[in-house]
Order: sequence, then structure tokens, then C-alpha cells
Amino acid sequence: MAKKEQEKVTAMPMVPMGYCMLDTQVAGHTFEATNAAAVGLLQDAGEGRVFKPLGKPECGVRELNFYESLAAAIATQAGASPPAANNLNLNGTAGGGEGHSETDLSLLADLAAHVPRYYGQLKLVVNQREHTFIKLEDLTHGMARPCVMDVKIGRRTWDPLSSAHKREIEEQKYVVCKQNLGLCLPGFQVYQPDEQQPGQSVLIRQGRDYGKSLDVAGFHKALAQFFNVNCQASDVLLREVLCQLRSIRAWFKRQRLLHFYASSLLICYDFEQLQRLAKGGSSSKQLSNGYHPDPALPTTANQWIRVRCIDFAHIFPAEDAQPDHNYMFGLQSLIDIVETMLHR
Ligand SMILES: Nc1ncnc2c1ncn2[C@@H]1O[C@H](COP(=O)(O)OP(=O)(O)OP(=O)(O)O)[C@@H](O)[C@H]1O
Ligand SMILES: O=P(O)(O)O[C@@H]1[C@H](O)[C@H](O)[C@@H](OP(=O)(O)O)[C@H](OP(=O)(O)O)[C@H]1O
Repeated sequence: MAKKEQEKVTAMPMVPMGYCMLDTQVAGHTFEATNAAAVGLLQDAGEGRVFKPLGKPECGVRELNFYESLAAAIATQAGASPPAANNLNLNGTAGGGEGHSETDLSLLADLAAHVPRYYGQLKLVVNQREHTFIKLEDLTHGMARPCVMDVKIGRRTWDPLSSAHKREIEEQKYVVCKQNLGLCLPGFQVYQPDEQQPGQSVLIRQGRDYGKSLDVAGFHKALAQFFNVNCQASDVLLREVLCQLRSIRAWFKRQRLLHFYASSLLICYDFEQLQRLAKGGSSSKQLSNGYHPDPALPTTANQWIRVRCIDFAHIFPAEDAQPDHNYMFGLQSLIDIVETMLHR
């Protein structure tokens, strides 16, 4: 085992009462059976929140500062006292307290629509050790059969403060997909109709090793599998995903404030709703406009389909106030792939 600070543990991780491991976690740092120091995401009992451990100090500080900055920008927009805005420190390095213009604050506040809601930080004891967690909206909340895909965005996944070693490691992973598409696939889970037992579904999960084995055609196939493209109602799903991706792209086109390295888009949808829609037999156009005759179905697609930006451990102020071309290249590739699937 390569990592330091490892301790043998034999049982499941010891987590506080009322919490459990996030069962829909598809990528990122996870609990490890043989390393008590490794901590993954937690969820609470039915409250619709997830708890992300802060991880490596520099990454944790940057992610926490990012969410706090967004919260401060929202508060300022809502008319809270100006000092909140002056505390913005997106760099996570020493200093902080840099001032931000009204435009910057408004941009940050607009970004909040595209990231999970933030509910502050808290300390929890896991495996007899205290860890700091950030409390976030669970993007799969309310989904009976959540399909979740983590797509890491950008050709470059190392940040400006990375060591030469870290840069080398990052450049050697997911090479084909990263270089050609500016995307990589660290993990996903999808429910699919069970071909052996009609009416039943099976859960398929793929992790980083699968993602690392993909070439461009394989990446396209993985997305087609994730979006259940053979399902009758998949065009509703693809249209809504496209709509949310374009909205994120519109934000990135406007901003010259931040550069997102090694950040992901988390795409979540409920397979149960997709199936019910397919069985409902109504035209896709009607459904994507938010109307459905069955009152048991959510009225709008964005209630069971969510695309959000996550993982801000490597977010940095934009160099020379440049747009985030690295992120936008990957995001555009993803949009192109989804458009191609829709028009197949
Ligand atoms: N708000 C959320 N709601 C639901 N699931 C989430 C949320 N945030 C993260 N996850 C789950 O946890 C996984 C890991 O999240 P994230 O990328 O933030 O962690 P990380 O450990 O920083 O990852 P990395 O190793 O790439 O740095 C995601 O792939 C997703 O499955
Ligand atoms: O895709 P993989 O192969 O899972 O690689 C991991 C991924 O690049 C994470 O973003 C990174 O965490 P950070 O973002 O926190 O650097 C982690 O570094 P780590 O092993 O040093 O934690 C890598 O192992």
C-alpha cells in the first residue's frame, strides 16, 4: 500500500449515528476497508444532504472558501451587509479578504444555480477521528433509482500550484479521452431494463479503471449506456440534460473570474421516472414542455434530471482575467456528444 498513515481496519467504517456511507457515490475519495484514515462522502437519514470530507488541507480550504464565497455573494445580492462580500477569498492561499466588484458578486451568485446548495461545515467523528465536512444538497434526493455520472472536465487536470510530480501523474491518466475530448470518466452508475426479467431493472456500476480504459468511441458508448438511449423516452432526458449543460456553458462564457481544474459535472436522473414516461406513451414534446396527464409524475423534467458542477478542490482565480478555455473545451465536447445522441 502506497499511502501513508494507513491503519488496519476490519469492519465497516464507524460513522456517527444517523449517518451512513453515500451509497450513490460513483467517484472520488472513498472509504477503504484497510485504511481507517480514508474517508468518503456520507449521507443522513432522508434529509437530502450529503457530507463531503475536506480531504487534503490545501484542497479542503479551497473548496470550503469557494462555497463560502458563493454564500457571501448570494447574501450580498439579497441585501445583506457588504462586509460579507469583502471576505471573499477564492484562492485559498494566504492573505484573503480581496475585494470584489458588483459584477463579480453577481456572477458568483449566478453560479450558485449550477452547484449543489451549501449548508455550512461541521465536524464529525469517523473511525474515531474528527474530520471536517461540508454539508451539501444531495443531488440524487427523491430519486427512486438514481443514475449518476461523474464527468471530469478539461484537458488539464492539474492546478497552477501542482508539483511537477502531480502534473506528470495527472497527464498520464485518461490520456485519450482527456486529450481528444477534454473529458474523463471516473465513474457512473445506471439502472437498465433487465433483459432476463421483463419489468425488472439491473444496476450497473463502473469505476475509474473502466474510465481509464476508454477511447473516444468507448466514451461515446458509455454515455449512450448511461442515458439509456434505447429507452423510448430518452430524448426527453437528453433534451433536459442539454438544456442544463447549455445554461452552464452560458455562465462560463460570461465569466473571467475563475478557472476550474479537475472539477466535474455530476449528471443525475431517476430511471423510474424515465420508465414511467416511456410507458405513459405521450409525445416527448408535450413532456419536455412540462405537461403530463399523470399527476403522479413530476411536472417538469428538471425535477428528476439534475446536472450540476461539483468538486472545487482545484479552483483558482483566472490568470490574466482569461476565460476558462480549458473547461469550456471539455464542456463543449460533452454538449456535442449529447447533441449527436439526440439527433441519431
Ligand atoms: N452534492 C452531491 N450530491 C450527490 N452526490 C454527490 C454530491 N457531491 C459529490 N457526490 C458524489 O461523490 C462523488 C465524489 O465527489 P467529489 O468529486 O466532490 O469528491 P472528491 O473526493 O473531491 O473527488 P476527486 O477524487 O475527483 O478529487 C461524486 O462522483 C458523486 O457520486
Ligand atoms: O482519477 P483517479 O485515478 O482516481 O485520480 C485521483 C483524481 O485525480 C483526484 O482528483 C485526485 O484528488 P485531488 O483532486 O484531491 O488531488 C486524486 O489524488 P490523491 O490520490 O492525491 O488524493 C487522484 O488519485
